[in-house]
Amino acid sequence: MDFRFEDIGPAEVKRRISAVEPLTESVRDLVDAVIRTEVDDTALDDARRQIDDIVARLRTEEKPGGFGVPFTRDLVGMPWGNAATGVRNAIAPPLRPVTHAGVSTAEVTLGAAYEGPGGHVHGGVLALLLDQLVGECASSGTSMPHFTGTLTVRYVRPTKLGQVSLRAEVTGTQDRKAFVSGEIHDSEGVTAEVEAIMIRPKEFAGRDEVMAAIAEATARD
Ligand SMILES: CCCCCCCCCCCC(=O)SCCNC(=O)CCNC(=O)[C@H](O)C(C)(C)COP(=O)(O)OP(=O)(O)OC[C@H]1O[C@@H](n2cnc3c(N)ncnc32)[C@H](O)[C@@H]1OP(=O)(O)O
Repeated sequence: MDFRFEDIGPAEVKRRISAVEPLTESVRDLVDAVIRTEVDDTALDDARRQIDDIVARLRTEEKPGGFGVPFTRDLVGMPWGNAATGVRNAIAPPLRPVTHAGVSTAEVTLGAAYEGPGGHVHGGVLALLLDQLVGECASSGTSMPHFTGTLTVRYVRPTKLGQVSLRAEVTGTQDRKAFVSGEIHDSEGVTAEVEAIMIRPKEFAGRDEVMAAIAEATARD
């Protein structure tokens, strides 16, 4: 697992997010524009050249592999490359889950980049979002990371592109397992339901073990 520790606090986290998030949003807009544009071939080729230049500039300094999940000194995770939520990831819709009294919710707009059947959301994207939401729901209850053991999605009817709402709730626990139910709604009701078994890996028995895993990974870097 790629953990590492950065000795920073909330103000520095906020600064870093505000520095990179506008770029992520612009790239997300770019992805949408490439799908929907009707400009001619010359304009497409010109856009490609300009984008290649920008990519080359960004790659002059880059880390190997993925972004990982660095932790602040307060043990706040920064999963900024996460495929569903990452503030550096233009592929992420992004999902912004909120958990209150054991219930996790999120609202997200799924545009052209998330299309599967014409005009509708790809089933894999719905599974991705539900997976993240049930993970955050299970993890926030104990403040310990829970990974997906089994995720069962029932696609009730096609989900139209546009705004959707997600909800998840822990329905039971057994040792390191949390059983989580959830659903996705569009403006006409439920479109997909999920049942998940989320498991806290045995190496994460408590906060001390998580700190030890982060310290060990940081020492290896
Ligand atoms: C605040 C922080 C925020 C952090 C917010 C974090 C949000 C994360 C959201 C993203 C979620 C993901 O996508 S996570 C990525 C996708 N998932 C993964 O990559 C997981 C890969 N699999 C694994 O790492 C492992 O197999 C685990 C951790 C799932 C289980 O390993 P383990 O811990 O060694 O489990 P083990 O001792 O064998 O079994 C423990 C119990 O669980 C059961 N069990 C084992 N595997 C499974 C399974 N796949 N499905 C169902 N049940 C299972 C066993 O029967 C046993 O039940 P009994 O005999 O005790 O009854």
